[in-house]
Amino acid sequence: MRDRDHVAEIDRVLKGQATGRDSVVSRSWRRCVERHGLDPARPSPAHIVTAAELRSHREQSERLIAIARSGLGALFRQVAGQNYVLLLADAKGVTVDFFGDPRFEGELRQAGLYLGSDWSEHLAGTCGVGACIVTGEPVTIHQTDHFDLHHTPLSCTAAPIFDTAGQLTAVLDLSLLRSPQPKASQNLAMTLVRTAARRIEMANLMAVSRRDWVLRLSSSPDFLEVDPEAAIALDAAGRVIGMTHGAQAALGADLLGRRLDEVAEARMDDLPDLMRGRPAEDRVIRLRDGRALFGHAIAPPTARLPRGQPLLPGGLSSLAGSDPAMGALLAQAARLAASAVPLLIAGETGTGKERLARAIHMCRAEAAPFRVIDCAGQDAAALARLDLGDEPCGTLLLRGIEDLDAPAQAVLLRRLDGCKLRIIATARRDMAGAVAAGAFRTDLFFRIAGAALPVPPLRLRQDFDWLADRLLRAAHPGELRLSAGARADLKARDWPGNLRELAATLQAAALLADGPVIDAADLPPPLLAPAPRPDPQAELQAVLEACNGNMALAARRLGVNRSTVLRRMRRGGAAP
Ligand SMILES: Nc1ncnc2c1ncn2[C@@H]1O[C@H](COP(=O)(O)OP(=O)(O)OP(=O)(O)O)[C@@H](O)[C@H]1O
Repeated sequence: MRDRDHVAEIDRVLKGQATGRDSVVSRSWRRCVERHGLDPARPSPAHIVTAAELRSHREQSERLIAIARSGLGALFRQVAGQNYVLLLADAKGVTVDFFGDPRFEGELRQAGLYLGSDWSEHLAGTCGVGACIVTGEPVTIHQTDHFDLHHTPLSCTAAPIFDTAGQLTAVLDLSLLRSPQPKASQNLAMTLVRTAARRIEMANLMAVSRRDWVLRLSSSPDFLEVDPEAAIALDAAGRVIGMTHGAQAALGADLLGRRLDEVAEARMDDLPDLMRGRPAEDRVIRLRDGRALFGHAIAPPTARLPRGQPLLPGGLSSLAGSDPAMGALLAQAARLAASAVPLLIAGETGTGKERLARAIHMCRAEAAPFRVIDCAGQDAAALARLDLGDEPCGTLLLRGIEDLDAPAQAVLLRRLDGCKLRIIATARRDMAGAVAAGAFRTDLFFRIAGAALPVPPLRLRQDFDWLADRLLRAAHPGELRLSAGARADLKARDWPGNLRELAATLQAAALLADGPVIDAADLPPPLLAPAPRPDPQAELQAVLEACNGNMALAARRLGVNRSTVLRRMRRGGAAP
């Protein structure tokens, strides 16, 4: 196209005639003339800021440049040898970082594809960086899309980079001095700059949110871990305090300051369930508008629960509400989690022993393997054949250790000799009793029980309401809730199957209830007849042991006062 034709086309567009230009280009041409007072017949060369001005622009973008550098280097290597120039411009349009082929430096400088060039629309006319800053959208300004005749040989593809508050903070631009004629030749460049901008935003969010929960989101479980589409940072109260630009598309506009449960059917204490310990395809987040995404929650080094409970690392914080014994147990678990001390987690069936083991593993080494051996299915020969693995920081969970017979115990002891994995064993029986009765080897007991973590049965927990609400939400995301009658009925039950039984009961009740409220009549009856109440002295003894002899704690767990505990202890001869 000759210069005269270019000026004539701009003139026609200003008169409102359609010339086949993209609307983003024709709107920019209009702005150039009507708002910025530019004249297409008077081209002006590239605008380069002074060295002092460039220093000041670079200082203001220092942090972003540092974060963007590795991403930009990777992007530039992808297009190496194709004569592309990669520019990072700040929000004012000044190029603050640059990757290009040094062989063409003179030509690039002259064209303005260089450090310090100012590509703001009011100076340079329609161009990739300028149009991107005005629209906030990725654009390709190809050859004669440019307003200024100086720039019409160039092809520029630019994508915006937003800060964690949603403000446009920089523009990433991939430009060519000479390009093929069809604009579609730049489609791949567009995909590359968009992807790089998204990754820079993600890296920036991670860098500024080191002390907060981050929730990454993806519409595909396959890309959730490697290249999520969006992410938000959340404060301890569950409010969005930072985001990538993609988060607005995923979760809705005006996201900053909103609570997680306003945009999704999830709360802060659901986040540990979205951590890496579970397969990505199970980590579904339902949004309030009915869509579903996959979530990857990343815990801060120590997460503080809104209820003012003690500091607990990520996964542990979701295991209990305000039950004092569980609180003490989890605090102990948090201290032990960082070490390689072997742990024996004891408790009735379904109390959450394996879940606790996984949470402990996640505190230490989220990415390391977590191997599970079900002891019930193992005899000596099978154990001898097992490949235990020796991945650094990996965990070996020996599930139901009480199920091993004597020959299998002997083989296991041999196999654990020199094993580098952290050992966690779970048991449904009192293993110290099994050792005393000669049913479990003393040497193996000490090999696996560096510290013991007794998990209380559901009937002794004081956070029943918290657990029931949480399990109901997991079983049936939505507004379903328990009536006071249903709650009282559930609380009065014995729960021999503990949390597993409660979860199944709530799942069935959610299906049986008609409206948004589960009434007592909707509850399926207990699956097992109530177990005979344990001998009160034996129960007192067990509770005292679980509470490390703390009478006040034991009294709270039993629902009686301290003097009753003392009286019962005296009656049983356990106190003078
Ligand atoms: N804090 C919790 N919140 C929600 N669900 C839980 C929690 N703890 C346990 N569960 C659920 O309860 C069930 C039983 O948990 P888990 O398998 O960890 O128990 P366990 O004590 O190891 O059982 P068993 O000894 O019978 O193997 C699982 O479905 C688990 O997801």
